[in-house]
Amino acid sequence: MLETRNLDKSFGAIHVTRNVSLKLERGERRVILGPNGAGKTTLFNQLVGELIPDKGSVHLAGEDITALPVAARARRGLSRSYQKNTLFDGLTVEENLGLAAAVHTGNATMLRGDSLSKPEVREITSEVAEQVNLMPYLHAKVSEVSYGVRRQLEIGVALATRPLVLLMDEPTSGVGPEMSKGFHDLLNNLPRDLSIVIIEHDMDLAFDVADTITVLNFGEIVFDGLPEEARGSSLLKEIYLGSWEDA
Ligand SMILES: Nc1ncnc2c1ncn2[C@@H]1O[C@H](COP(=O)(O)OP(=O)(O)OP(=O)(O)O)[C@@H](O)[C@H]1O
Repeated sequence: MLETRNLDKSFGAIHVTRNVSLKLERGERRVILGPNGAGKTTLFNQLVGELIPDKGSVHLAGEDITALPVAARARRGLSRSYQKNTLFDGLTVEENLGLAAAVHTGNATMLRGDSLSKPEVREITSEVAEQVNLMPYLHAKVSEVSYGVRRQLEIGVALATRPLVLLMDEPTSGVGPEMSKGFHDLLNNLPRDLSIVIIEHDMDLAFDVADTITVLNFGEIVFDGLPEEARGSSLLKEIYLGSWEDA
């Protein structure tokens, strides 16, 4: 579904992505782990199109998308849930979902009410609201909901574009342990044929949700395999020092 071949990226003298080849199958949930500065976000940015690799290529559903900008990748089904806040604070949760669905379905007009009342927009909005447990908050303004609900909405906005692949950069950062646990249930609610790549620092959560794990260290893949194999890897224990033992 999503594949990288020999991706390479440097910032001046800093070599941040080293020969990264990954293959994500349809419906696969892959967690990217790695210490601070390992190059996780830089790799992500190359997947989503915010950075162009120096070498190598990115493929989505068999098409080479390396040269495509972010919006063109999004239209082809690659959607990113942002760590930074990209929501419209003055609008309701429902309107935020609706606007993303309207853009995706080609129904975005100058008149917001017209866009949001289109049947296909309403259908996507309510389906996504169910998937990410936002039904109780639909009519609340984004400025009034909790941080955790905003994070759920960010995932909802990404899903409203009906992606083939969903990329999430630390979806639980800054939320409490309870929300983190709820996030696992939320992932289980998502369509099983949706492929997902998640950057995650919380190893409990990573092992919980991952079908496969990729570990980056100094920009290079040092592990790519099943969570149970990752647990036994002495190299990973070394990279993560004591924290690995707690996972
Ligand atoms: N635009 C840039 N210009 C120069 N150096 C950069 C740039 N972006 C990232 N870097 C450097 O690349 C390296 C990898 O950064 P990156 O943010 O990809 O790591 P990360 O694994 O996501 O880290 P963290 O877990 O702390 O978010 C770091 O040394 C960082 O300082």
